[in-house]
Parts: sequence; C-alpha cells; structure tokens
Amino acid sequence: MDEFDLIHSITPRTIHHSSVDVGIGDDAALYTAKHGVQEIVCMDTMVEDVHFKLHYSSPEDIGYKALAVNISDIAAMGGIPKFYLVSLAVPAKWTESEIKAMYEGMNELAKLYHMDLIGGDTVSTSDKLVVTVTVIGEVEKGRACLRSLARPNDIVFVTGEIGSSAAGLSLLLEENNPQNLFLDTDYFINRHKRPQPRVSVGRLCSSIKRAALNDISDGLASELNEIAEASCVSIEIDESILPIHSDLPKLHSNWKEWALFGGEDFELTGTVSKEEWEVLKQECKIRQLPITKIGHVREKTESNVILKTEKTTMALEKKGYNHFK
Ligand SMILES: Nc1ncnc2c1ncn2[C@@H]1O[C@H](COP(=O)(O)OP(=O)(O)O)[C@@H](O)[C@H]1O
Ligand SMILES: Cc1ncc(C[n+]2csc(CCOP(=O)(O)OP(=O)(O)O)c2C)c(N)n1
Ligand SMILES: [Mg+2]
Ligand SMILES: [Mg+2]
Ligand SMILES: [Mg+2]
Repeated sequence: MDEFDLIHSITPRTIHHSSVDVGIGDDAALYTAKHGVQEIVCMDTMVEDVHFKLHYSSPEDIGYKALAVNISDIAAMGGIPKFYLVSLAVPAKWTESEIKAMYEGMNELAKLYHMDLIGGDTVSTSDKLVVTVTVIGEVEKGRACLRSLARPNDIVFVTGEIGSSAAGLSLLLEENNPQNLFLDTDYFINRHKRPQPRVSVGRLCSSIKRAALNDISDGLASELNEIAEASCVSIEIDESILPIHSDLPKLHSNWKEWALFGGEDFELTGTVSKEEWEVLKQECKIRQLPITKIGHVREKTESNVILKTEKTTMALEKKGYNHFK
C-alpha cells in the first residue's frame, strides 16, 4: 500500500459546501466562516480493543461509529455538523481495501448530513488501530446548548432509549447468552455498532429559549452529573420512567446498570424550562423523534444527581465509563 495513493483514493470527488476553499491536498484545509454563527470543533478517538474489537466490528462499522460519536458531540451543542478530518494509525496487516471500507462507513453518515471530508493524517503503527475524527460544525451565535444552562425547576429529558448499546456490547463480548430465542439480539448489537446521533433534536433545542444538553457516551449518570456540576444545580430523576427497550430486562438482571452507567447510547440528555418542554415535546412528536421526561432540576443540594426508585431516594454517583479507572 502507498500512503499517497491511499490519500488520493479517499479524497472526495464532490463537496457539499461551497465555503470549502481548500480541501484535501495542501498543508491544511481552508474554509470561509460565516458571520452570525459560532464554529464548533470536537474530536473523539476510537482504539481497537478499547472501543471495538476486530472480530465483531467490520471496517465499515468502525468508520461509521468513529464519525457518529463526533457528530453526537456536535448534536449535544445544538449544532449542524459540516466538515470532518480523519487521523489514522494503521497496523501493517490492514489492506488498502479495508481502509477504504472504513471510509465507506464514514461516508454513509457524511452523505446523510452533507458533510465534507476536508483532511486528516495517515501513519503506520506496530500494534492496534487508532481512528481519530475531528468534526467541525456550526450553531447560530449564542444558541449553543451548553452544559451550564440548566436551571432549577427545569424538566430533565432523554431522547430514544438507554442501555441498549451496553446490552449489545455485552452480547458481543459473550458476557451473557440469553436463552430466550425470541429476543432480537441483533437489534441491541446494532445499537452498539451503529449509534444514530440525534442532530435533529439538538437543532430543536438550539431553537428554543434555553436548553442544556449532553450526549450519552459515558452513561446517563455521568452525563447528568456533568450538567449538574456545570450548572450548579441538582438533578432528580425517576427510575420508573427511564426509557428502555421492552426486551432489555429480559436480557440480563444487570439491565438497570446498563441504562444508568453503560454508556455509548449516543442519545441526548438535557434540561429545558417547563414551558419550553411543552414546545420541545410537541415538535419532537410531529417529527416522530422519541423524547421522554425523566425528572426535574432542583436548587443545588449535597448530591448532584438524585435517583428516585419505588423504595428509596439515593445519590446517583458520577460512575460510568472512565478510561483510567
Ligand atoms: N487530551 C486532551 N487535550 C485537551 N483537551 C481534552 C483532551 N481530552 C479531552 N479534552 C477536552 O475535555 C472535554 C471533555 O472531554 P470528553 O469527556 O472526551 O468529552 P465528550 O464526552 O463530550 O466527548 C472536552 O472539552 C474535550 O475537548
Ligand atoms: C471492547 C470494548 N470494551 C468496552 C467498551 C465500552 N466503552 C469503551 S469507551 C466507552 C465510553 C465512550 O467512549 P469515550 O472515548 O469515553 O468517548 P467520549 O466520552 O470522549 O465521547 C465505553 C462505554 C467498548 N465499546 N468496547
Ligand atoms: Mg471525547
Ligand atoms: Mg464524545
Ligand atoms: Mg468519555
């Protein structure tokens, strides 16, 4: 494989945004930023055996997810994803066609969101595959959905359902082997391999008066703790109304752990005022975007996040995925 041939072969033939002045081919990309918008930049890395394993993730799956998790961070700011850059550290055993397949996976999502690949970097590595994606997006000036925007009496919500990705991972790692043959295990596996970033809900949130948002990469408990910390409030959620897939409890007794701490759902969780909740709920209903109220915001107390269950009320620790714990 030749590095330069590879770069040439993954260079997009068309671009979606006329604001791209220089894409792949020079020392850096150049694009013209617009007035009245704020640029959003984020970067997330995926590492073989930390974020995925090669025996169950295809190159397309890896590419798809590496871009999806970054689009999810743009969604969590209320923004529109526009450009992406890809840094690859590739073990020698990878073939050119496998690398191209990874770009195909990314392109699936890029097409959907009209995003342009504008650069990156390619190096070899002796061991595991590392894929780093940078996404650049934009949001109307002052409209970003910051974690610090939660206020007492807000409604707390989450999109879609939680815990399914962790269930899928557990199935892939063969930690549990459900006896019930009627369970659609592929559904959970797909939720893990191919998360769908919630850009539309993020955009709705940026259009209403005030919304705090976070995407669920490390688990609901961790993300809500981050919002509570950044906003100096406490968040109270009700376990009985957390949105989960009806088959989740059938997979394993662990399902509550998956929902609260599993992570990689890449759903959005956030808070809006009571009045704005009615608007957001209605707008989501019209567009068939699933969104569920799970609690409310309180004045700051000792605990950042409080979980109410049928029997007790307890602090929900900032437990979840942590790379160094
Ligand atoms: N190695 C790093 N150097 C500089 N900033 C970092 C680094 N790692 C993370 N960050 C920043 O810390 C913040 C939290 O990162 P992270 O937990 O990965 O966010 P997210 O869950 O939204 O992907 C982000 O603003 C991110 O840009
Ligand atoms: C083989 C394997 N083991 C464990 C996990 C679970 N896991 C890995 S990273 C992670 C958290 C999300 O990734 P991170 O890099 O922390 O994303 P960020 O918070 O920066 O968006 C989780 C739940 C996995 N996906 N694959
Ligand atoms: Mg990150
Ligand atoms: Mg992230
Ligand atoms: Mg993380």
